[in-house]
Amino acid sequence: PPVTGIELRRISMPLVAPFRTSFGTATVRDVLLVRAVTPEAEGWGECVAMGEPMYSAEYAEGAADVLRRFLIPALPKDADPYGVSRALSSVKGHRMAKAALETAVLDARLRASGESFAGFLGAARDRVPCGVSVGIMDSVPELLDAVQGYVDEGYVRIKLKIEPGWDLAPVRAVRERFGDDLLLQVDANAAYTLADAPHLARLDAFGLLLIEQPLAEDDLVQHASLARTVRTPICLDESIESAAHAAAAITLGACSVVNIKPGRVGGYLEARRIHDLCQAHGVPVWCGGMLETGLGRAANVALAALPGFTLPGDTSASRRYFATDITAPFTLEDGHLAVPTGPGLGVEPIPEILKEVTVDTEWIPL
Ligand SMILES: O=C(O)CCC(=O)N[C@@H](C(=O)O)c1ccccc1
Repeated sequence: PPVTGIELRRISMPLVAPFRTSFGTATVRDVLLVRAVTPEAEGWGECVAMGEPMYSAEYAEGAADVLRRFLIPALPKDADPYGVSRALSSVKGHRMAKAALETAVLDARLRASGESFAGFLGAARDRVPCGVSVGIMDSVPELLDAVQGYVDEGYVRIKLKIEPGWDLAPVRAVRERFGDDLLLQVDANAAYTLADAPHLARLDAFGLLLIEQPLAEDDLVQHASLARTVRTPICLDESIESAAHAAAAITLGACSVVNIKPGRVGGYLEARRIHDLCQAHGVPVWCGGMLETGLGRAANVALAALPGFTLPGDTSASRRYFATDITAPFTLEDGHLAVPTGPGLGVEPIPEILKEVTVDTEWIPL
């Protein structure tokens, strides 16, 4: 059955606490949702682009514009999920916008056929172990309190955001307070340069799982050089926007772990290709997060259940970011999230909550 139209919906989700990274502090999540409507079912896609182009070049308003003017008009009416990326390939870049549209079409098709996202993607587990991302804080004591809270909630892995001036001290304090058994990693969001290699090598003393994206997103060669200086495994995030990027990074020795974010790489089909490629090379992957609502979170948890996702991801409970999620909340059980089993994403927005957080909605007939 044809896709009869697409809804672009902007929602504004207040965060339970400010979330500070090396590129800024967020207090609200400005989200663009895409809804694909067919006579049989409708599907949802969540665009992970932030409100401002600080993490990557994309941003919510820009994604809405490129969807409205270029991507949706290029969508064939009988769009099947595999055909969507081909139909959109004439538009350069805008992977997060493309991912949201592809996911909405995929979700609609799966809801109609009754197949779950997990089943379609090839999930191997019915629940996934969850890590949590901890922002940069004003002081080490404040950080230790936050980490204590997450450890008490049962998170199996802690990720600390770092930047020049906030790295060795917080990592040392967490390692000393919580001991050597705590699974611990850091994320620099590209805040360092190769000149910082000797400084970053001092993180080797803390038994970290990995150092995520220490250098700029297009510094594959520099990351390969850093990997020869630092013993802690290098993980890439911003640098990996496709399976081709992952292949290049592995060939160059730029990373030995990959953070897969479906939105960043253009969708769940490309995310699975990266998973398959990394598995073939013995490179562990984990599922990153972009403060998704329950819609994106549901799809990420399904992806995180694939066999090659051997490290806990940033698939936290809904309450990590939102007091009220737009779907039934994902709640941590014994450090794990259950993989949704219903058709498609297996979750849907709660109408009255969605209405409350909606800033703008726009219907685009096909
Ligand atoms: O748990 C989550 O959803 C967020 C995990 C996280 O730290 N995301 C980071 C990142 O760089 O990976 C991020 C946050 C905000 C915006 C972009 C990226």
